[in-house]
Amino acid sequence: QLSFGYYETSCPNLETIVKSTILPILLKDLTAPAAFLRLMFHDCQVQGCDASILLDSDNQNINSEMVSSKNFMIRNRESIGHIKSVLEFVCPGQVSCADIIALAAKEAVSFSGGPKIQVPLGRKDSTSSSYKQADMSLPSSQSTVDGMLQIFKSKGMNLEESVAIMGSHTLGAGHCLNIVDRLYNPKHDAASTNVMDKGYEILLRITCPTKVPLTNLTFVTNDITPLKFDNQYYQDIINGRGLFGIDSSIARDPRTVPIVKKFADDQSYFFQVFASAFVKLSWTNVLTGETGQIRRDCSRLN
Ligand code: HEM
Ligand SMILES: [Ca+2]
Ligand SMILES: [Ca+2]
Repeated sequence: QLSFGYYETSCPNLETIVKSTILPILLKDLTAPAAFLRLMFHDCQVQGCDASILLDSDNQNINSEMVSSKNFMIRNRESIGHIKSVLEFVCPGQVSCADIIALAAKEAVSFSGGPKIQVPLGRKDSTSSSYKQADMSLPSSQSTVDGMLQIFKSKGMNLEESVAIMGSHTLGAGHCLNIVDRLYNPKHDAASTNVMDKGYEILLRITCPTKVPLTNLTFVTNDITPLKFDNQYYQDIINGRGLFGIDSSIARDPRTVPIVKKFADDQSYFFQVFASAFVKLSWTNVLTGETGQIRRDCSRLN
């Protein structure tokens, strides 16, 4: 089982060390918080929160999850490795890469102005990974409200928490690859395209002018304050400025609309529900006790 005092004797200063090691990374690259938060989701969603996403392909059994197109633009895996290498000096062989991913994500949220979250620790690292599993388990940008609710229900989240965890899209950006389908195949996404704010639609079409994205470089921010963890995302999606189909859809679905409005009105309530959703996400299918291992190097098995 996970617990709050897990490293009390084996690595008492863990949280302080993670915080001071990640700070220069967050200060140097203002888009890093978004990357750390998405990294946790993409780890936890595939085989559970077990650092499977950090494994590199080898010549034997490991096919990196990064091969999956669903992991397009996942960044900062090597920063987790950097934090790990610092910890290996202080508490060698004690702290799992999976716990570091969760701690990095929570630091990213509070650094950006979001809630201060207490995460329980004690995860072990996986001894395998599969890009096919990543392909199957990670949602696509065309995901529906039903699909989204099903994913988060399986992690023990209620309706409010499911809407709150989508508020992660208050940070960061999306690339044209994930936007063009909405713009140029509207039948895939009729409901949400029809209600898009006209000015916003024009912005998206200017940024992503062709059906096949020309480069991976052009992006649009998830909300209008992409560096700040706030409730702006909910205000934007109510106003027809949701970036992906799923963002627009939760502002239209009768089940989720009242919650979206509540979060748009009351940021501290959003923060409170987000914190509990975050803990549930970070608890997905964790390996504990004798299962799994504590990798010495996050990118390969011991
Ligand atoms: C059904 C659920 C979800 C879908 C369909 C979805 C989809 C996406 C897509 C398509 C992108 C853009 C990737 C790109 O083009 O660069 C993205 C970005 C992002 N997602 Fe999600 N997402 C979902 C849930 C979540 C959750 C649960 C979290 C966090 C707990 C999250 C955090 C983020 C963040 C922070 C970014 C910005 C990343 C960056 O700027 O580097 N998303 N999401
Ligand atoms: Ca995983
Ligand atoms: Ca924001």
